[in-house]
Amino acid sequence: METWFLILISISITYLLKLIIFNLFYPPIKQSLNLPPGPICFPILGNLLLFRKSFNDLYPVIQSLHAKFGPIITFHFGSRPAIFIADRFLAHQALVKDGASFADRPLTFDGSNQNHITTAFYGTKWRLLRRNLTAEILQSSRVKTYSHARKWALERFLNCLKIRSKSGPVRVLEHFQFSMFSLLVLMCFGNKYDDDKIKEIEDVVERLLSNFSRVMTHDVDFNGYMVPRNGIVYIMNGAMGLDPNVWENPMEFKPERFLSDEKAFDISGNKEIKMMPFGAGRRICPGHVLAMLHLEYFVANLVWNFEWKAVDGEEDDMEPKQEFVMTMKNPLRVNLLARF
Ligand code: HEM
Repeated sequence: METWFLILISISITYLLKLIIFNLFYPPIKQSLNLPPGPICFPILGNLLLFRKSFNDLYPVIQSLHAKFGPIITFHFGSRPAIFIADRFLAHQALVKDGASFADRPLTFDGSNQNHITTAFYGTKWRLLRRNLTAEILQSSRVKTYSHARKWALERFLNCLKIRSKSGPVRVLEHFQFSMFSLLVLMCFGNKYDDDKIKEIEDVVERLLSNFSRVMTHDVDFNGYMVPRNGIVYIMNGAMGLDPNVWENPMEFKPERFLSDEKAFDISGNKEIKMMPFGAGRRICPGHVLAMLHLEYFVANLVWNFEWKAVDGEEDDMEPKQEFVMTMKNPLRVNLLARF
């Protein structure tokens, strides 16, 4: 038999098996349900053409659908509805008030959910992993003992910026994210890993973090609609911080807005959501306190160690891009001059 024919048959069988297994876990949902509004769904195919796009490509499409249909919309991936929520009150209702219904994660493609806290189903294993992380690794007295790791990660970060800054303008934020992962790896595994191993683990962490969607374990009446069992729910983190009733000119780069009223702003979103860089509710980022500490420490050192100059002709561009958190589509580049 021709090789190409065998390859074709193998691909088709793999695809069919995947479809059968997927449908066993997530049986098709009845179209007659009162789902949130959205574009017309073609039976079976759903919005499959869009499904082939990455989440980044989909983001502007979803934004325009929100403008047309409102803050909660349905989008069909095959026979399965995905619900997108882009309103801070609805996000609070889902993640905090009705937190238990919206706390599960979808099955990953390789089925390895239970091995990682980020992807674990909402249940005993997740609780255990989460308790271990918060009570062991992130416990405040333990965190103090990581000061050597913080120093190491900072030095690594500053050295990297010093080298990069010699050959032109630098995108500081991208390096910051990298240094955050190094710190995390170091806290978990100590200094025994070399740079290559750290990079490998960082890549895995990054891939894991890119899946923060939720899956419904049962039907929920939500804001006059039905969010069905097995539906996937995406909370549009970036959209949360853009309410002009909370933030004056939300698209303007105005860091001083965080100086006033600092105490009234609760980043955990427990009482209300004004922005949610760390998520909210039961699956809120368990590292958010450490991350905030780390951020302050790093930013202070960036200001201390470098003289910053804007690149001639380049301006702040606040156009967003959805990654595992919302980032700038065109990150600001700066010329850095090392002081020491
Ligand atoms: C600036 C730094 C960070 C940002 C912006 C960030 C953001 C987030 C976000 C948005 C989520 C999803 C929450 C949700 O599903 O609602 C998350 C989850 C998570 N983060 Fe972070 N994070 C940061 C740093 C860290 C650090 C330092 C750690 C560990 C020490 C960490 C560990 C985790 C874990 C384990 C989860 C999954 C929690 C779960 O599913 O139960 N993150 N993070």
